[in-house]
Amino acid sequence: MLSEDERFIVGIVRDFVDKDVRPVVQELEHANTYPEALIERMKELGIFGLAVPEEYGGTPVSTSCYVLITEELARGWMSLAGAMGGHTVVAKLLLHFGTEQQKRRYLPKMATGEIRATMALTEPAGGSDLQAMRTVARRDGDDYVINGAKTWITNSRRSRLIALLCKTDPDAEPAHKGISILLVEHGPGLTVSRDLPKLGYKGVESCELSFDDHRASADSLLGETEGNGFAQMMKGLETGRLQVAARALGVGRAALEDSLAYAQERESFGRPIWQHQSIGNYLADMATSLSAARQLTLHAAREADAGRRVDMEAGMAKLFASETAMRIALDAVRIHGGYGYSTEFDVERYFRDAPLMIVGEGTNEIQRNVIVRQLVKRGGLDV
Ligand SMILES: CC(C)(COP(=O)(O)OP(=O)(O)OC[C@H]1O[C@@H](n2cnc3c(N)ncnc32)[C@H](O)[C@@H]1OP(=O)(O)O)[C@@H](O)C(=O)NCCC(=O)NCCSC(=O)C1=CCCCC1
Repeated sequence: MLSEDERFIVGIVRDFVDKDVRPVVQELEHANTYPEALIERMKELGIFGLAVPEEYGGTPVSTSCYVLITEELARGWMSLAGAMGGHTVVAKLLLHFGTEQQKRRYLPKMATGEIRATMALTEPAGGSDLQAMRTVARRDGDDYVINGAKTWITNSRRSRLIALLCKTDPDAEPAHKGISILLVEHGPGLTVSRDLPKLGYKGVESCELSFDDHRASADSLLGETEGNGFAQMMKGLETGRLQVAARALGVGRAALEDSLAYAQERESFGRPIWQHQSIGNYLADMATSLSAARQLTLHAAREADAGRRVDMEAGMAKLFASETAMRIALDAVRIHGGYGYSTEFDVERYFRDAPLMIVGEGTNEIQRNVIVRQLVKRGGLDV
């Protein structure tokens, strides 16, 4: 249940999307332009401070509200929601696991967006099996010396802060006990080595990072103790996966709204096409599955707000919402016919953006692994 204030904030973001985002999205998308002006406006709206407590200068909202704000942004342009997702995860990591000094150093400037943050997990040789990562940070006096490579890092150049998952003890058994998060900043030995060409998720950069003897001070370790980074990041990914579920809701809703409007104005065989049962059925199924996806996502968000571990719930939400968005985007193309395949319409963008949510923030195959493990551990579904 959202508070009055939270409903107000969601309404403001909806207005921002309708007035400022939708009119320019096609141009930015097809020129693959970083949405600098829109990001500035998002800073003014407090969107980079949604996970930062007031004492650090933020405008904190519940996870349910965060999900609905993300949905609104993604309804306008999925890339915009992507540009703030990792930042929020890093804010939560700092909040839950950071030292007071780390919180004071980063959170106030993250709240305003002056410091943007991203996380770096995936490596060129693999992303699903995180324990097999190869990036290593070795202690050398008061520093860590980092070597390795990361890929698919959102906002690589624009983020001053990178929450880097790496091995501080490569020989640890089990391997996750040797994994830590370092709070890394740009400097000698850290290169943004390549921009990845992508099907969708345009405008926002996704890059490879190369670490060649990059030095980070010992106090860049998140928290006090090495070896906790894997579990910390898994906790952070609960928020990340909810955010991706919400992005899928936004893309799905945009596809449904466009289809509903088009099906009422487009006529064939002497009547609006929604009155043909085949098209009407598509619309009914789109709305039904989208509503189910939203309920699943909000349920997971409420559980997170209650302080519970939600890797299963967030996994279910991300799995179901992303598959739903993919299907809705395809059905929107069918409803729009040739126009759905044209770059002059938004529908083809939804169809290119939806697959990101299937593979990003842990593939849906990985979500199923997480879900079944928790099912066994918890003895089934809580009813
Ligand atoms: C789920 C997973 C496959 C992990 O399984 P394993 O069997 O290796 O690890 P396992 O034995 O499950 O666990 C180890 C310890 O960790 C604790 N823990 C786990 N979850 C949690 C949790 N939720 N909370 C607290 N502790 C947790 C676990 O208890 C265990 O500790 P213990 O031994 O008991 O002391 C994990 O690796 C994963 O998830 N991969 C996908 C990465 C992935 O999602 N990237 C995405 C990066 S983003 C990205 O790529 C893109 C984003 C957008 C653009 C495109 C790309």
